[in-house]
Amino acid sequence: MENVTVLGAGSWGTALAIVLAENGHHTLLWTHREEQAVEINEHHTNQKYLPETNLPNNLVATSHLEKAIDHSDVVVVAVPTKAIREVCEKMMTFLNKKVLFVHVSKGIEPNSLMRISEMLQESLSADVIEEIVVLSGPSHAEEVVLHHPTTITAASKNLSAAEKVQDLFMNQYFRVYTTDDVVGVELGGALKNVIALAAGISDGLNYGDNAKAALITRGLAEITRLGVKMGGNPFTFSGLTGMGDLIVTCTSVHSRNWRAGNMLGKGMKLEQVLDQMGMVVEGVRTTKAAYQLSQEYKVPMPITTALYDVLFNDKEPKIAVDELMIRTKKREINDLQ
Ligand SMILES: NC(=O)C1=CN([C@@H]2O[C@H](COP(=O)(O)OP(=O)(O)OC[C@H]3O[C@@H](n4cnc5c(N)ncnc54)[C@H](O)[C@@H]3O)[C@@H](O)[C@H]2O)C=CC1
Ligand SMILES: O=C(CO)COP(=O)(O)O
Repeated sequence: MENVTVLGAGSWGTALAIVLAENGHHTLLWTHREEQAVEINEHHTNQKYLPETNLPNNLVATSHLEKAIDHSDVVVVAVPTKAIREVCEKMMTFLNKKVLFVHVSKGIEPNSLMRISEMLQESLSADVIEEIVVLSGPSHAEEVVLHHPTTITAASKNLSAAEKVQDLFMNQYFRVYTTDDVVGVELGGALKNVIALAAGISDGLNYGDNAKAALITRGLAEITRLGVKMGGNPFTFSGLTGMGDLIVTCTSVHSRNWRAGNMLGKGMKLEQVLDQMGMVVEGVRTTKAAYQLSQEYKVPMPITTALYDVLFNDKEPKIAVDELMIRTKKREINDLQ
């Protein structure tokens, strides 16, 4: 059994720490909030993020980052994209060993247009990175903690590092595949949140199942178009981390992105929605990044562009949908190339 550290005690960090602890690993969960560490250690609960769940007794939490990192050479980074650099900067003040970093965040940084593994590489020095592995796929924390069957993919340029992560996490209810397509996996995981916001808006407008199927399918077309241009393997986008995650995020009531979109579709303003969520809605910042990427790579991304206008240019959702429907005529499949 291994020592493993998880950074970030939100819903996903906590759910993954539970999987690791249930697999028998000595798991230490870091939170930046002392009172949350006390709650986890004394009551074995995480009321804010997973209110119905009893955490295993062998799962220990700390708010001391240096102690958390000392504990292990495998560190799972499970904080939202916008906190990644801050956490890395803190780690760099004391890190003096090589670590296998597993990241599970789904975002792209606006303006720098970096994927998470690129942000990690930039903010951590090369001599502390043993390897970077991305763990991504259709996996809502709320279902993982119920032991509902879940499949996910570990991606790394170094397949043996991905296999190590596969071995750490895999169990009866949590099945882990491997791939070396880091670019495709990271882009699929981040960009599906954009489409899930749009699907939520469509449901908020009561546009029904035809519209949602259209968003999922045409959303996948534009994700794939950009992803392939950026170097992802086209097949990755129809796999677990592409189509799989797109389906779950566009259709599940657990999805924060879908729920936020739903409120927007019902007429709420973005600031109100984000205040009410109290959890990270990665798709909002990623929409900005995806819009910038579509311009940089000259790849048409009509759904992303429409959502960008809704979120950042105050366009009425209904008008954005109307405009998507009356775009110039296209051929379906040629459009993918
Ligand atoms: N919730 C889920 O089911 C899944 C989430 N993800 C991804 O995992 C990442 C984390 O998401 P969740 O756990 O759901 O978010 P969350 O909103 O439930 O929790 C975020 C956690 O990060 C902490 N945090 C925020 N800013 C911080 C900072 N500056 N320094 C340290 N800690 C900070 C918060 O206190 C909180 O504990 C996101 O990128 C999300 O897309 C991926 C798969 C499933
Ligand atoms: O990535 C996820 C499921 O695979 C979680 O999606 P949400 O952040 O929309 O809840």
